[in-house]
Amino acid sequence: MIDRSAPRKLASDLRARFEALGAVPVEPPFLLSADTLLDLYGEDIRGRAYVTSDPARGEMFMRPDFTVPVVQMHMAQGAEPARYTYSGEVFRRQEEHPDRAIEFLQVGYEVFDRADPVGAEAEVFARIAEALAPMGLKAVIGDIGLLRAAIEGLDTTQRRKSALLRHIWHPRRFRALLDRFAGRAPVPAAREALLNAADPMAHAGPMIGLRSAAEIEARIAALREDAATAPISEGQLELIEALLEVRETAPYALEQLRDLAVDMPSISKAVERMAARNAALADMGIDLETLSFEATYGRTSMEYYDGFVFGLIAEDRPDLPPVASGGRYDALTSKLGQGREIPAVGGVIRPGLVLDLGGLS
Ligand SMILES: N[C@@H](Cc1c[nH]c[nH+]1)C(=O)O
Repeated sequence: MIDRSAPRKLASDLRARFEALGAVPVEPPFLLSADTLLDLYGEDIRGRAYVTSDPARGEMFMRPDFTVPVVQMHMAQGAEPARYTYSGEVFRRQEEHPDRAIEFLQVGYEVFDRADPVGAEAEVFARIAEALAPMGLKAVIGDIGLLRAAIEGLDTTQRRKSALLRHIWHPRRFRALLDRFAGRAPVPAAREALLNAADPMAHAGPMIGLRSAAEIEARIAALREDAATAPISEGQLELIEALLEVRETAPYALEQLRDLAVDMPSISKAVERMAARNAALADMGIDLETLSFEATYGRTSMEYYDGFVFGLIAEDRPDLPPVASGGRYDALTSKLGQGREIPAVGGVIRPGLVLDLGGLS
């Protein structure tokens, strides 16, 4: 039987710790409306949510995290600035890791504050790292904003940039797209035939799918336009590859990124933001020499992250997910803000994993 009392006790102690630091406790519902919220999670979590239905409310799903319902609550009624904490179960199917828990506790700390975004990032990281300090976990940070800026700066069509931005979360598909856009990978034969056909719909048979003829024609036109687009240059491709390879302590990573920014000016702003963040982290007492920066970090986590990301990891247990993780999710606030938005960053601790690894003392 699952022991719920020990993780619950730890969760409530951690939440009390965040409350003592000024966060307001919140208790979002377990069941969320699929209509308004499910798509915000992106493909991976959306596919792992337990979905059910209610006769009056339509499709509902069990919360796979707290961030989305907390953002919804804040955007509907919260005063600024705000700091929230919560603790409770989240639910995720685990088809790929049947040994992992499908329901587990999270204790979170979320900051909605427009005054000092890098300060808020350092604050969230430090609060969580301090709470887990006795465990000696490895800390890794990353920045989805750098990769986004690098993609935006590519000399190619907006359609290609949007496709790459959408696939940040699927490193293999991202790689395949990049190779195709750079002309390194051949266009698949079936696609080639489709593009060259005088009338691609000629032998298509009756309409049986969900897409209308007009939608299919628009898609073929887009593919043809793409086929006629010049490839992304080798030089730009190599710069993206070099960016993805940055994996160093935070101060060295910053140096490497500054070097890259000379040839890739589109990332300059994000790099200087990282410099300010490193300084803010040092101000919070974080030792930058032992803090790892990985440019690819966070690419397989929550798809709403759009800037700073971090995780605290048990290095000798690569089989386990991070004990704590979080990041910035500014765009999520505007999606739920009905015209309003606010910079926001937060993170969670998983008390169950803390206990599995021997606890906090
Ligand atoms: N909700 C995220 C963690 C997080 C909280 N705030 C920001 N990120 C998760 O479940 O992985």
